[in-house]
Amino acid sequence: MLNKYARAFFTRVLTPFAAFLLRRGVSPDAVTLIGTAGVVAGALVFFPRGEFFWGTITITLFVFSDLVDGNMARQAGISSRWGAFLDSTLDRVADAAIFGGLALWYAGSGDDNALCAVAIFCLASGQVVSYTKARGESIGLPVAVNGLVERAERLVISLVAAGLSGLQTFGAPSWLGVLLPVALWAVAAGSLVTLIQRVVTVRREAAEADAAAAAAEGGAA
Ligand SMILES: CCCCCCCC/C=C\CCCCCCCC(=O)OC[C@H](COP(=O)(O)O[C@@H]1[C@H](O)[C@H](OP(=O)(O)O)[C@@H](O)[C@H](O)[C@H]1O)OC(=O)CCCCCCC/C=C\CCCCCCCC
Ligand SMILES: Nc1ccn([C@@H]2O[C@H](COP(=O)(O)O)[C@@H](O)[C@H]2O)c(=O)n1
Ligand SMILES: [Mg+2]
Ligand SMILES: [Mg+2]
Repeated sequence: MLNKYARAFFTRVLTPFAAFLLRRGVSPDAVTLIGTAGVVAGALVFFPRGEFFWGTITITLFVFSDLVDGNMARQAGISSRWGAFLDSTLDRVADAAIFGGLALWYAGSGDDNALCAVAIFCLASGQVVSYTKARGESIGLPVAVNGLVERAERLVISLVAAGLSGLQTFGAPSWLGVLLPVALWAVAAGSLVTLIQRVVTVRREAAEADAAAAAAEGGAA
């Protein structure tokens, strides 16, 4: 949903910055790599120590590079298969660091095995949700479904909750601490629903494609 409705807005906002980087000779690949490195560092330095505010601020600063790199490539007319591969592959790395960082917190000083397991579920299910689309498309299916919780939703829900929860460090009320657990459960449940939506779609599309191929073979024989 965010991908559908918010992307156009962020494209307008980020286009001048993307143009500025191109003028300075920065490549889209460099933005992809530096953005991912920033997200990974923010997630793995701050989250395992429970420093959710600074972790979220750092990640947020760098995660928008994922919208800037493609914008730069399109403006410069240099969108490439390699760029698409690099972008998607490093998205998986960034997501693993974010939910991995949260899992490390709950496994350590956060001391909550159940939430550690939920964070690991968010990490794994997010990767599988993305894989369903990549694999479906690689076998020639349209995978004409995005589902309830795409990557943008996973990130916004988790990061808004982590950022607000981190405000407790500055004296904000302690009830804010409940937001992160609620967000993780919501992302876990939403990812499961999304996974089912995508698997059902791929199963239907695969059956239709196989039936069409069999009919074409029968006609030719
Ligand atoms: C007082 C302060 C308190 C704390 C402050 C913290 C505030 C910050 C909180 C949140 C900010 C979150 C920002 C998250 C931005 C996410 C941007 C992003 O990277 O989106 C990526 C997404 C997908 O891009 P791709 O096409 O490159 O990726 C594809 C995708 O990954 C597919 O995965 P799948 O969906 O299938 O699982 C893969 O299949 C595919 O391979 C891959 O290529 O881009 C978009 O979706 C575009 C839309 C982005 C919309 C961002 C909306 C941000 C909205 C609000 C943020 C501000 C909220 C402020 C809250 C303040 C709270 C006090
Ligand atoms: N280094 C890169 C990164 C991206 N691309 C192209 O942009 C598409 C992704 O667009 P986003 O707005 O989601 O970043 C991707 O599929 C590539 O076509 C690129 O060429 N090089
Ligand atoms: Mg990108
Ligand atoms: Mg991306």
